[in-house]
Amino acid sequence: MESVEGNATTTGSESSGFNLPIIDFAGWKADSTKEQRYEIGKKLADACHNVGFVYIINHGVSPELLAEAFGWSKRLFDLSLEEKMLAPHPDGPAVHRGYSYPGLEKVSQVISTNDELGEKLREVKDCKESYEIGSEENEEQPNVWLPEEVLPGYREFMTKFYWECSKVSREVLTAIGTGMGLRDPEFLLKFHSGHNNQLRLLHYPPIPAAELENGSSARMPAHSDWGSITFLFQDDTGGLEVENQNEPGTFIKAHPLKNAIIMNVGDLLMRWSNDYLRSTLHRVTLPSVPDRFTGEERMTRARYSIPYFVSPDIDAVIECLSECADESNPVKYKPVVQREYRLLRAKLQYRETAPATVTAMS
Ligand SMILES: O=C(O)CCC(=O)C(=O)O
Ligand SMILES: [Fe+2]
Repeated sequence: MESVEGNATTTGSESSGFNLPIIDFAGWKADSTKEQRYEIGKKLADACHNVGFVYIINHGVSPELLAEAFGWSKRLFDLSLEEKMLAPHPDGPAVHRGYSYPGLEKVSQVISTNDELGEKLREVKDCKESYEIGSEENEEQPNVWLPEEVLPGYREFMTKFYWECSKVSREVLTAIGTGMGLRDPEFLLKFHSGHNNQLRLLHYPPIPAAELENGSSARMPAHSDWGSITFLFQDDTGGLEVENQNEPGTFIKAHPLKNAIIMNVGDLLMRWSNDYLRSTLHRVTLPSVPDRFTGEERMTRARYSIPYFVSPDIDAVIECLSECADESNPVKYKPVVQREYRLLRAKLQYRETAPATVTAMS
């Protein structure tokens, strides 16, 4: 283990280009000893405390399954716009499912009910398209599927992949609880049936690098996630950046590490832990190395990523863990219900009435 950029311990080093902690989850097994589990849990909880972002390797989502997931994502986004629009994201922020064409969703860290402010933010378009998937049993967030014949097998695969990620997320939540020293290390599981998670396929189409450099377009602006934890799988293009906790306002690159999960803490776990675990700002911008551009226009290579948002159940009340507050460290946040917190954060991301026709991809 070596210490590198940031105040966390990592297995990488600056020369290998990894600036965030890397944790090997292989030793976290049902038959591992208590000590082995604690050691891994502690590293994970410390990384979540110090950085809020961590690479997890040997996590249990198989490389074959991941390759398949990226294959489906590519086939999905290769469909014509007309075909993708057969599964349109509903208007407004209430239901976050189905296909969002480039520019439909606007990511930001702004919490407001002022629609004019939302329009102002939209002047810089997010050049990405996405497809959101949830549990088939989530009645408040019903899935919006493509007709089966448009992409046969897609629904079945994504449903399987969703539950594979959920399985691993339960282990990771337990590891965090163990590392934090919670009296009941499985406490968080009581609030995470898995039915309120969200699988997101993302495609960032090529755009001229200059547009990202001069700020006239964005890929994904800086934001924190809203749930408990997020798993992120990314291709080898690069572009994800994480706020440097030692120098707020500056960002460090989260380089691609094949088959790793990049895990980060979301706002609700931050609130549960009374800020002990950090929900760190992150963004997607230019790919990290110059050969990610082509041609005179320096077209930015397409990028694919797959976040999996692990969220408390819709009615879950997120209230400071008893282990995370005392007289010298009072409770910072009022209890909040997941549904309400999500809507608060999502308000400006989708317009109540989206434009009727979509004409251009960029
Ligand atoms: O595409 C990525 O790498 C990051 C996506 C992300 O941060 C998000 O969807 O919340
Ligand atoms: Fe995010």
